Amino acid sequence: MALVIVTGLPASGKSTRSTQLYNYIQPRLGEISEQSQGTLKGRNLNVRIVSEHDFDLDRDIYRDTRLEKPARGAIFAAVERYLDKNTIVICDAPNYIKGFRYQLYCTAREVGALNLTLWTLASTDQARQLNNQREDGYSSEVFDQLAFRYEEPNGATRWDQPLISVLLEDESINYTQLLNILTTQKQKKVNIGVMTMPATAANYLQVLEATTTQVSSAITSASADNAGVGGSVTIALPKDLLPLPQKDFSDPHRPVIDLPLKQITPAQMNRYRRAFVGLHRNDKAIDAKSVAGLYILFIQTTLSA
Ligand SMILES: Nc1ncnc2c1ncn2[C@@H]1O[C@H](COP(=O)(O)OP(=O)(O)OP(=O)(O)O)[C@@H](O)[C@H]1O
Repeated sequence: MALVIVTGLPASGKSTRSTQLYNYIQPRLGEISEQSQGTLKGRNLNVRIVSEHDFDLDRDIYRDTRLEKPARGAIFAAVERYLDKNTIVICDAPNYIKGFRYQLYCTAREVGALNLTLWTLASTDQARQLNNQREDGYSSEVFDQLAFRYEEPNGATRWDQPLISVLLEDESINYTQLLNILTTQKQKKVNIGVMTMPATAANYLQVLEATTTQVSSAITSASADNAGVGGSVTIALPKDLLPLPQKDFSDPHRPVIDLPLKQITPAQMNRYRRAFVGLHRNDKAIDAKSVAGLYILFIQTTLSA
């Protein structure tokens, strides 16, 4: 039904706000289902929190990005497990990596769930102070690392929208507004652009690598040709990648991308490519055309972030 991605600095109040939100929503679900004139009518609605604290993680995992990965995997799997058309999932975790929030957003879209980002906004000094005041907080070294690595949400990117910020000093959240967004906004249609396909193709990784390399070089050369100009440019893709299957392109035979004024360097493009491949390496059987379209959409979203 809906996914609330809570994000914020360490000790910025994510668990506190998640619990408050849960306590507000939970007793109202029956009434919402009874009084709804729309698709929620008569449904058995649920809300649940998926918290990183459910997994008894040592705060020191954030000392080493390799140790964090399985933790993120566990959180992601739990969100995937509980998110369905009747359930609001509140994901109470650092969610500090842009790419991870994007993955969560993709999962929500796959099941037609609404996505909402709740940013617990505190200054680093405020959060550090709260962290130091609790007995089981992060060590100051881990706190500093996490604060340094934090990738703030951006309301202009698709995966952070709608973005609701709540200040530490706010007495309470505007729960009514949040619940309205979660229950009355139209659910997004499942979009092929963010759908993952069943795992079957044995050569998927090669397809992923080869296709993203082809598209990268087409975008890099379009950017070089338009250096200092930017704007909407058609990407010259090899014929076998066309037409793109995603509905996001007005002409699937001539995909257009909005380029920045400044030329995209091959090194920059390679960073985007690696990030995309990392995000999609487990999707398995997406065919080359779908990969190409998805990748262009990813680049477009990243460039406009
Ligand atoms: N709005 C607030 N005003 C004052 N103190 C707060 C507020 N919100 C949370 N706290 C306190 O700050 C500390 C951290 O809160 P909380 O555990 O909710 O943060 P968190 O972001 O979930 O932390 P973590 O990063 O460890 O998951 C707790 O001691 C809590 O009581």
